[in-house]
Amino acid sequence: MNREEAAKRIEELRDELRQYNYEYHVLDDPSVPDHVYDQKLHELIQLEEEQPDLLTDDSPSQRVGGEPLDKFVKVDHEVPMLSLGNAFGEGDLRDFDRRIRERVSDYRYVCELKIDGLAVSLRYEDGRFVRGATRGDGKTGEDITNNLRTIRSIPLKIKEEETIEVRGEAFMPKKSFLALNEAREEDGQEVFANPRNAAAGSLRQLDPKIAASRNLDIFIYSVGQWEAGSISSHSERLKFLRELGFKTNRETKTFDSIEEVIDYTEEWTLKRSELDYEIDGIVIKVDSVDQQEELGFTAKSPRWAIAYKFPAEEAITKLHDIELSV
Ligand SMILES: CC(C)(CNC(=O)c1ccc(Oc2ccccc2)cc1)c1ccc2c(N)nc(N)nc2n1
Repeated sequence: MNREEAAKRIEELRDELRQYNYEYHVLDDPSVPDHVYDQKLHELIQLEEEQPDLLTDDSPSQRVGGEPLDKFVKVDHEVPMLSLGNAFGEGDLRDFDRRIRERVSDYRYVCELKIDGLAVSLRYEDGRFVRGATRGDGKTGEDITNNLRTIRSIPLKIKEEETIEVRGEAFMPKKSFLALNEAREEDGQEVFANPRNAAAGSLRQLDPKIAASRNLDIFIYSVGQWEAGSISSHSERLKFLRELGFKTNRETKTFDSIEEVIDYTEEWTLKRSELDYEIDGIVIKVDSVDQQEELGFTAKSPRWAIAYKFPAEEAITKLHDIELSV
């Protein structure tokens, strides 16, 4: 095959493998079996070895790149990564709703599972993943780009040439956490206390090969900086992020009343053990972006969002008993 044909075949394979990644990781609906994916990836790697000057860092073959760092570089978040106020029960949720009702009318809520992981920010320029960082203190985080590139559900190139910054929660699935701790126990190493610590420990590794071995995943939940941004509701933004190629959480729902929100928090207090990943609550947000702007922020958190935190485990087993006894 001559250089021209090789270049064409390389582009074809990259597009095909990106689509397979999207189907597998975002839609959870692969159109080809794993061995077809592996065979095409192998063909791409071979062609890129034959034509090294055609190698680009957004190629699906470039997941585990870069030499181990000797430290992490600091990164400033142009749009701060804010924190959430907490609600610990139904009363707090009704108080939150009353504060909203005092300021806006005719509003809807979006409810998202609160993933128990590590908040990260991903920056894309002209559609290509260029930088990833930890939340840090909300204003300054650490550059962990090479480690985030190893997360297969993070697209290295999105479907539009957008310059956009998105935020999400990186996490370690429960099964991977159990397998990792088993292996560490066998090696006489210290085990991780919970999947959140395991994910944080993995993303703080200076060698991306270690992060690549930890089977991390991510759910994207908001937009930071976005020049072209004009979509008027949070739920619409989430839909747009999924169409761009980002993995969002399928349990997200919109509700018209705090009653339905309370039902949703009760449903997931009991159901969360069925999930493949740990959650520590539910995030509730006013859906309309205009109403979010009307409501504004306190010193460190939006007034239009709150985190409902699940009660500690033993309280839930009592809830289970009540549930079963009625
Ligand atoms: C709502 C927000 C706090 C994100 N939003 C922001 O961080 C944010 C930041 C600047 C904003 O606007 C400003 C722009 C410039 C200056 C100040 C504010 C608006 C929102 C948040 C925090 C944690 C979340 C979590 N763990 N899970 C889910 N599912 N959602 C979450 N959402």
